[in-house]
Amino acid sequence: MAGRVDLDGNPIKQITICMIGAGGFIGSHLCEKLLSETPHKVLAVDVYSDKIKHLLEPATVTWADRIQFHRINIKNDSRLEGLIKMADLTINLAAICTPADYNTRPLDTIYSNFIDALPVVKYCSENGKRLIHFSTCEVYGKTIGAFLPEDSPLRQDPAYYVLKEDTSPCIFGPIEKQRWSYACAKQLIERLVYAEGAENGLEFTIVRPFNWIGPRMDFIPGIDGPSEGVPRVLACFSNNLLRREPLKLVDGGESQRTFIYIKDAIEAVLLMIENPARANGHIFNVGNPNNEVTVRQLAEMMTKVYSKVSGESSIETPTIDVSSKEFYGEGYDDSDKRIPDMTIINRQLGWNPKTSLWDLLESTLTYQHRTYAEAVKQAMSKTTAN
Ligand SMILES: NC(=O)c1ccc[n+]([C@@H]2O[C@H](COP(=O)([O-])OP(=O)(O)OC[C@H]3O[C@@H](n4cnc5c(N)ncnc54)[C@H](O)[C@@H]3O)[C@@H](O)[C@H]2O)c1
Ligand SMILES: O=C(O)[C@H]1O[C@H](OP(=O)(O)OP(=O)(O)OC[C@H]2O[C@@H](n3ccc(=O)[nH]c3=O)[C@H](O)[C@@H]2O)[C@H](O)[C@@H](O)[C@@H]1O
Repeated sequence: MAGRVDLDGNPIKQITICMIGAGGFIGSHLCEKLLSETPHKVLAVDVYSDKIKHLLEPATVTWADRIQFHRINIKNDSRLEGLIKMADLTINLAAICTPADYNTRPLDTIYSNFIDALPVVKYCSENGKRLIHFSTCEVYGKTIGAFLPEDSPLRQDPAYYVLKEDTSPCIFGPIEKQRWSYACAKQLIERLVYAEGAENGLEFTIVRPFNWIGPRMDFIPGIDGPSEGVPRVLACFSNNLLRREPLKLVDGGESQRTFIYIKDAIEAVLLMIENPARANGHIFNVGNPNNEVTVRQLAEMMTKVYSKVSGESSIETPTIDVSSKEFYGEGYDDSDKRIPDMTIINRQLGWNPKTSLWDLLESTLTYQHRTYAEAVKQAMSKTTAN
């Protein structure tokens, strides 16, 4: 820990970080990184702690004096401002961020991603505290190319699909497509943070994650989450593989995504934390443009990797097509393609992702199989018994 320097060679001094949403997928990995590799202190704020309990217990862990858990719902808790004032930096990760909720719970989604974030921004601005706010690559919505004729050669022109923080527009579907409640709420909170910076001098960084995946993402329905719950695609497909069911391809799985290993992404966040002069005032894409697949290709790759990891042969029909209406309900819509431009994060932080999609799936599905295979087998034997 001693003698760590930032990108400009300045010594890094210990800070206290108020991390809201620390109990989630990203938060749990960020807490692990901060506690194991830096001297910093963490005030972990969340309504849940099961994904970080290995960092909180036993009380004798070497970093015990550097992490405190505060079970707080930021919607209405007077303790929030005090924690922000105690910290040097606030990182806000709190959100409803599973697409199945956006068109089915649009009000909760809008409140969670915009309204509930308002006091966090206010307290940081009023108290002169730095804020790192987690937005999403979904604020770009659809690519410009998505509106070109199917056979237009311009669809292959990067100008029509590469997503760049300081030039790309935000393109959503119509209001009745309530899927966009989340991305639009995230866009408006970005604009509010940016305006607090412009008008009141708030020192902010906005992060736009591009499909970060890895261990502890969401839940396996019926095991450590509601059996009728619909998590994000990694957990959906892991669940199908664990239960030896066909993977469901929404609208044929033609949408494209770029996936990045959570551990690569956390490196970028640590650089933002420890290089405020280079990160303040910036919006950063954090993704891996080299890991692009269609959802169908992801399903095929996950099936291959899972067979290797589990030693089980894959089933006869590994995938089936389902309509978005059937899978998500009314009001669903989708991003067609998400390629992050890397210019700004390369220039400001010198960061690039490292892990290939195959490798990140191998380590993640090893974790999923080790963590859930037995529990799923028990659950399935019970249901067949009844
Ligand atoms: N994982 C990704 O690839 C990804 C991509 C784009 C954006 N993001 C954004 O990153 C952030 C974290 O995402 P994640 O994948 O870790 O999600 P997550 O759901 O695992 O974590 C969110 C955490 O916030 C907590 N939370 C929500 N509302 C709260 C409230 N009112 N009070 C206290 N805690 C509350 C939840 O309990 C949860 O632990 C979110 O803002 C999300 O929009 C994530
Ligand atoms: O993770 C991100 O970067 C952002 O994007 C995600 O949105 P999306 O990528 O659409 O989330 P998934 O639920 O993982 O879906 C990915 C794709 O897989 C498809 N899918 C999902 C699940 C499934 O079983 N089958 C299937 O075909 C979806 O229709 C979609 O096209 C979520 O909005 C947030 O986590 C975040 O804002």
